[in-house]
Amino acid sequence: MKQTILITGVGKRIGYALAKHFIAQDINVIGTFRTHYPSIDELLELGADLYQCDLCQPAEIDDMLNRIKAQHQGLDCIIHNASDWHNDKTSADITSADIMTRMMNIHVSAPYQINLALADMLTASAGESVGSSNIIHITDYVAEKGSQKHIAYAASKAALHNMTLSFAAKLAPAVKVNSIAPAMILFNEGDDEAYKAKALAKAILPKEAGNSEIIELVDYLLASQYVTGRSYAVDGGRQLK
Ligand SMILES: NC(=O)C1=CN([C@@H]2O[C@H](COP(=O)(O)OP(=O)(O)OC[C@H]3O[C@@H](n4cnc5c(N)ncnc54)[C@H](OP(=O)(O)O)[C@@H]3O)[C@@H](O)[C@H]2O)C=CC1
Ligand SMILES: Nc1nc2c(c(=O)[nH]1)N=C([C@H](O)[C@@H](O)CO)CN2
Repeated sequence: MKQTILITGVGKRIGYALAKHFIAQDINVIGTFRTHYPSIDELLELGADLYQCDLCQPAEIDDMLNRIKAQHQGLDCIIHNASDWHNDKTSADITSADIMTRMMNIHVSAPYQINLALADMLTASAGESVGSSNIIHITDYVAEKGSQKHIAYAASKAALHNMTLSFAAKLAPAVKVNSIAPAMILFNEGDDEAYKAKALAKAILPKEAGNSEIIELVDYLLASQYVTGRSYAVDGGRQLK
């Protein structure tokens, strides 16, 4: 039976690259998106089953989950990629409490709600085989290090990794649960040369790593039958700087 993978945040960058990668491997891709970019129409054309959902709204998540369970018999992997890299700057429109709530909603509450709702599907798909289903939480290097300008974001990513530990114990042996903790994977539009130089200098391998570093690590984790409850750093050796 064809494998089925659910990826959150497939509209752009890493999530979009992951969706394209698995579609090319003839794997059924279920994706969530918030903004309807042209990439969404492309993924639909390629056969992806996509759901528009604001992952900060539990009722929208519930509705999406009910539709996924009605539409799909099997589920082999969930990749929690969707994320909001919000700094701690407050304004008239957003308080510090709003920022923390938003970070915890997208990076902790949504993965928690989705994992609990779909755990039985992951376990059923694994059958008797050990570790053949997977959950991957994409965290961040700052989950272990903290961040002076993204305190709420870093705290929420640390909480996401803590859920890796809990869900790994809860869902073994059918389901492996691991974190991927990236650092400098992709710059953003508008990042100027000064910012780029400063960001690259934070690692002993000064590189913008690119999507392939994440994709190849995801493939490794899916193929493994023995790694679970761990975090895999993709950070150019930042901890040694
Ligand atoms: N890029 C990098 O260098 C690094 C990335 N990471 C992590 O890797 C993952 C992918 O990174 P990257 O591709 O750069 O992420 P982006 O910030 O470029 O994209 C995140 C995706 O999540 C979606 N999203 C954000 N908020 C919500 C929401 N409330 N509801 C639904 N969808 C939402 C966005 O949708 P929309 O377009 O509508 O906003 C977007 O598709 C993230 O978890 C990130 O934290 C970690 C360290 C470094
Ligand atoms: N959701 C996102 N999270 C993060 C992003 C991003 O673009 N979207 N970017 C980074 C930076 O690359 C940072 O790692 C540079 O040091 C972190 N998280």
